[in-house]
Amino acid sequence: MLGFAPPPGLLPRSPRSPPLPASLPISKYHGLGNDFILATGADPTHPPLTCAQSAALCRRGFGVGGDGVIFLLPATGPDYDFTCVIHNADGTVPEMCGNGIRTLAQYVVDQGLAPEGLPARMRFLTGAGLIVPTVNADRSVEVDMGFPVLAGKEVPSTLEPTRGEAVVRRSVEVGGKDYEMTCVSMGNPHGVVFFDTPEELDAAFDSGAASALECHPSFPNNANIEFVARLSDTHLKMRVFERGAGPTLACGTGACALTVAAVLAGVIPTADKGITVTLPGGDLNIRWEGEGGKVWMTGPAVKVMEGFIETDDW
Ligand SMILES: N[C@@H](CCC[C@H](N)C(=O)O)C(=O)O
Repeated sequence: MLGFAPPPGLLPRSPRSPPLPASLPISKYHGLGNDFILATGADPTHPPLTCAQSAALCRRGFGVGGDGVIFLLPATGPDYDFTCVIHNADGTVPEMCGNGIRTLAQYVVDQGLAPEGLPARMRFLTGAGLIVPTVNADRSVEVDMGFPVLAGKEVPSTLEPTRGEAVVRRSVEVGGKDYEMTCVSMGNPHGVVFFDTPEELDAAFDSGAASALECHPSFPNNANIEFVARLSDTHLKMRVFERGAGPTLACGTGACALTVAAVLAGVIPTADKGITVTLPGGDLNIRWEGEGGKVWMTGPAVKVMEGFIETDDW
């Protein structure tokens, strides 16, 4: 069922897993239109829905609809407050989800699971390791996204490195056209292509090139693909074709990866004071401390509804 390996310890449900609950409370949240079904589970290694159930729930028109399902599970050790498991809309298991982490942090606050008062900081164990969001008093969520991975083979990508171990502007061909690919991992793999103008970006994206690149052989685990245009030294515009979800209105890890890629590729001089990334669903603020440093993301997380599903129906 999985198109790529799940993070260690996070396995699809096996016949010996605990039985599914008959009725499961769920909530729906979005981060700039990147929408998720959120649920709490009691077992840190087995979420309360299978990958196939998540895919059915995400299916628009037939299910609740969403770009993914995110589970808040108990921590497995003293270094974490919670474990976070993500299912993509197609039922695959990604390592990380930036917008999803913001919504999950807001969910923790809304469920009364954080200490009283804001700001509320929490430590999530994800498939990409430790991720630390803080829900601020103004309801924005700032996330310590950790260190980007620049070595191409760790993204992973089979493209030949162009600068040290990094793949920066390496040409990749799809549909008879060449695209200059810069590869960055934020725990999950991203391929970033820069265009001279927003119009060129839109034309290339609408041609289906981003969708073709998502499953290009140079990405053994597939990749999230971001097409980007520079609006100024502190402002980039992007569109994204997400692995396992298709074109979405926003991608938090994508906004982080493309900011790092933009500095590496010389599209902007620095992002150490923070830049604005305009996604189809709105704006994120992304700051990269520079080579060897961390990435920080700030943006909104909005609750849409809560309810119950009868798990037998899914
Ligand atoms: N929307 C996300 C990314 C979700 C995971 C992605 N589809 C993958 O498979 O890596 C984000 O906001 O980061």
